[in-house]
Amino acid sequence: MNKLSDDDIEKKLLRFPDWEYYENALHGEFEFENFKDCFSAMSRIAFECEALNHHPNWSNTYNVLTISLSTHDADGVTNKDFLLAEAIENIVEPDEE
Ligand SMILES: C[C@H](O)[C@H](O)[C@H]1CNC2=NC(N)=NC(=O)C2=N1
Repeated sequence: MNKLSDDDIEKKLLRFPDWEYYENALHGEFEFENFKDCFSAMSRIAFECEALNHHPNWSNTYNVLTISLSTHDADGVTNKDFLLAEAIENIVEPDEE
């Protein structure tokens, strides 16, 4: 999978307002009601990761989930990262488009 250019990434990010691009990766931070809701979302995301064979760098502090997406093989952001970002959006923000 080819690394996307900065311009392509910024264009694609217009559809992903919860995400920012810096340090060669997409970054998102999501807050939930409590730890249980946060960890439940993480479990669901984990299944999507396995299905896509693509995995985030992430951390969790109580009700906050912090995620970075990049493609190690390409040393940058690829379409796979956007596919996973979309899957994550569908889990954490199911009512938004
Ligand atoms: C062997 C396996 O296909 C690779 O290690 C996959 C797994 N998950 C991955 N996840 C991410 N984020 N980047 C990768 O390059 C990557 N590569």
